[in-house]
Formats: sequence, C-alpha cells, structure tokens
Amino acid sequence: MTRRLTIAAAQLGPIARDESRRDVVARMEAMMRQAHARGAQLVVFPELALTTFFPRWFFEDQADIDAFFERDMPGPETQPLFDTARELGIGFYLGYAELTTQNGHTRRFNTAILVGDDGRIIGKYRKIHLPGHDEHEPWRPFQHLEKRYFEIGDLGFGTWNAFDSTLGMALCNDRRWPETYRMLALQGAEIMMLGYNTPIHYPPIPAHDHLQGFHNHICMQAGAYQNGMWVVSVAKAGVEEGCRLLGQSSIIAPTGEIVAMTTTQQDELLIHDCDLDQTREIREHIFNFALHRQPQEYGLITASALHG
Ligand SMILES: C[C@@H](NC(N)=O)C(=O)O
Repeated sequence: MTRRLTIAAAQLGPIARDESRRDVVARMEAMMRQAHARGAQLVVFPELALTTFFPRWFFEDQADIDAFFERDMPGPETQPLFDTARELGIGFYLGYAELTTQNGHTRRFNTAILVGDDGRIIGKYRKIHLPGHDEHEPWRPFQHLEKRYFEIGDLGFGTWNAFDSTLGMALCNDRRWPETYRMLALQGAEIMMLGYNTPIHYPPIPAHDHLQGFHNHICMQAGAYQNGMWVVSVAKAGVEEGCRLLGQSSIIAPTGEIVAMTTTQQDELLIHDCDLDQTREIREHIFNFALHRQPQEYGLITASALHG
C-alpha cells in the first residue's frame, strides 16, 4: 500500500504592523478548519507568520524589536492554534520569532516548529541561512536586518518521524542553498516544509527583481528532484507595509514538477495528496545516494576557508 500524506500550504496575505496576533491567529485558525474540511492532515504556514516582516525596519530601541518576538510557545495568543490542532486532529508547521533565555543570556532566533495532531510540539528548527545585513543601511528603501535581529540557528538541520512520514523543516533563504536539501535528504526527509517572506525588490541588484519568482522555483524544483523529496513552500505574500512580497507558494513533487501553486497574494490554501513512495522513484535510482554519491570528493563544501 502506498503511503500518502495530505498536506496544505496555507499562504498568508499581508500582515499590517498594527494587526494584533489575535487577529492573525484567527485568520490562521480559519484556514486550519478549511484545510481539515478538505482532508488535510498537516498545514504549513509561512515564516514569521504571526507578525509583519519586521526586519524591513531599523529599530534603535530593543523593546520595539522584542515586541515582534514570542517568549512562550504556545503563549496566550497562539494557544488557539494548538487547541484547534487537538480538536480537529490536524498538525501544523509554524514560523515565528523566538526569544529565549539560556544560561542568563537572551537569545533570538527565526524559528519553525512542527506540531502534532495532538497539539504537542514535535520538533523545532532555527533558521541557519540568515540573509541581509547587520547594520542600518539608510540608502536602501527598506532594510533586511535578519543578521542583526537573529542569531544563526543552533539546532542543525533535523528530521522528524511523524504523520507516517519523515519530515524536514527549513526557512526562507535556506531554500536557495543546495546543502539544506541534501542535509535533510541524508536524514531521510520525504517532505521539506518551508515558509518564506521574499521582497520582490532586491535593493543591491534591482536588475534581478523580475527574476524573484523564477529564482524561487528554480531552487526548489532542483532541490526536490536532486534529493527525491516533496517540497511544500509557503509565502507571506502581497503588499505589506508598502513592501511587495512574492506569492507563488507551491507544492513540488520529487520529480521537480510543481503540482500546485497559489494564484493570489492573499490568504490562500493549496492542498495536495502527496504520495510519499514517489520519493523512492528518485532516491532508489538516479539519486541513489549509497550507490552514486562521492563524498570523498566533496570536502571543500564543508571546509570554512574559501579556495579560489
Ligand atoms: C530575502 C530572503 N528572505 C528571507 N526571509 O530569508 C530570501 O527570500 O532569500
């Protein structure tokens, strides 16, 4: 019998700076209910799904930054997502800004969690490839200060056995790096879940603005095929606080084919019944790692010094 997982990509439209978490969570809860009614077992939400994409602004006051972070997960405003998961028996992936205290030090990460259909947290990933810059650059029409506001994730790339499958998590810029997919595939991932916030305008090289959609899909289609994995990628889309974010959330098969893609810049659900055994068509043949990979020749990939 083939193993299948019906998965929903829950794209969110823009979130205004003054929109409360309570309102955003209500939007998300409505999408979980629709996804469940359409047969989904697992719902994937975007990166930093609870607030506006705040790294676009330079804040001098740490309190202004910390207002976008969650100290508890679940917290009072996010508890309804967990209650709905348990009530419906549906899981979810959620991206959010995490503030935590470790050995007396405050740490901040761009985080994703996987929550089971019993409303319990199964796994956590902290974003490793942080894009942008760490100092205020006033020449830009808007900032991309992820390197200032977050630390590099310290949990590595992980996979989790859940929903009768092996699931991997990544966040936004991670999708542009082939190492992300390979690290997950080497740990058996059958599905990579990924949320993103991608501004269409790229201030350092505006000549590439019209290629945002192309670059989005070319990375993920290649990553899916070269690793024999499903990829579920979910945008926060549309014009948010004057900044246009890419939509085109998609579900990509292990063959690299896009099987579903959003057509709006609003809250929109994609649902696909993923055949998990389709991963074997790739991983037992053209990309059979045990048979064809030559890691003894790949040392430079993990060396931190750059050659050439
Ligand atoms: C620009 C960057 N955004 C992100 N949130 O990581 C990306 O799409 O690669």
